[in-house]
Amino acid sequence: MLLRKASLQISSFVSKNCTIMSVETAKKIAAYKAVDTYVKNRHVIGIGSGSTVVYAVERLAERVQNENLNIICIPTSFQAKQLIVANKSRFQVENEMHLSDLENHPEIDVCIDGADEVDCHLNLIKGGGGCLLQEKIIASCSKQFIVIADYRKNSSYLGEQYKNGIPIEVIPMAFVPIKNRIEKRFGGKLELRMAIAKAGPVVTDNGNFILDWINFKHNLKWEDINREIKMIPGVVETGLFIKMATKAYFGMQDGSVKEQDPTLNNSN
Ligand SMILES: O=C(CO)[C@H](O)[C@H](O)COP(=O)(O)O
Repeated sequence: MLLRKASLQISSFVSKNCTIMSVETAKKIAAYKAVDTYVKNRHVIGIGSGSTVVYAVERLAERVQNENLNIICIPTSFQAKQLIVANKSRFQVENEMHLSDLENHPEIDVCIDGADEVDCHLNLIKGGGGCLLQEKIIASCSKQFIVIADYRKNSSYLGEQYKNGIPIEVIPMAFVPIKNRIEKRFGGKLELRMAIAKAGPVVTDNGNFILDWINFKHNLKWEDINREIKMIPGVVETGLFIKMATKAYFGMQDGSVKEQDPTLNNSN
C-alpha cells in the first residue's frame, strides 16, 4: 500500500500568489533532499519506516542506478525491508543495493527516517507506525541521523500538533501495571493500541504491545522522563528520540525544504 502511495501522482495547486504543495509532495521533496545531501558511494544506510521513507528509498535506488553507487541498506522494520527489496528490483540494482543487518554492519554511516513530530530542539516523537524499537536501535548505531517529514510535523514543542500520543513498546504481560504507573507518576492517559484489520491489539515486529501516552503535559523534561519510563520493568522502548537527530528536513507548502539543526535551536 505504501509503495502504491509513492507512485501516486504528485499534486500541487496554485492559489492566488503561491503554489501550495500537497502533503505527499512535501514528503517527497524532504526525502529527496536528505538522500541527495547525505548518501555517498559505499555508505551503510539505515532505512527508516513509514510513508515518507517510501520516497527516500525510491530516490536511493534511482541514484544507485544513475550514478553507479554501491550501498548497503539496514532496514528498521519489516516494511522497510520490503521497500528495499521492491526498489532493488524496480530499479534493477540487485547487485549494487545490498540488504544487510546489524550483525554484518554494526556501524551505520547515515540513517534516514520519518517522525511523527519534531520540536524546536530536534527532539522527536516516533513510533506512529509501531516501529520505534528497531528505529531507535538503528539510529543509535548511526553516525548521522537525518529526519525527513512534511510541514505538519514541524512543531515548537512535543504534543503541539501530534495528538496520537507518545508510543511506548511494552512486554504484553506488563501493559496494565506500566499504564497505571505512568498515569499515576506523570498524568495523562495511556491507551493500548488496537489493530484495525485484526481483533485485539497491535503486535509489533518484535512481538510486543504499544501503549500510546496521550494528553501528557507539555514542555516536560523529556530526557529525564524518557530515562524514568525506560526504568519501569516491562518497558522495551519509548518513542521519545531525545538528542539523537543530526538534522531535520521539512517539505514545506510553498515547495521549499526547511532545514533544522539542533544547534540552531530554531522555533517556529
Ligand atoms: O516512527 C515511525 C514509524 O514507527 C515513522 O517514522 C513515523 O510514524 C512517521 O511516519 P510517516 O512518514 O508515515 O508520517
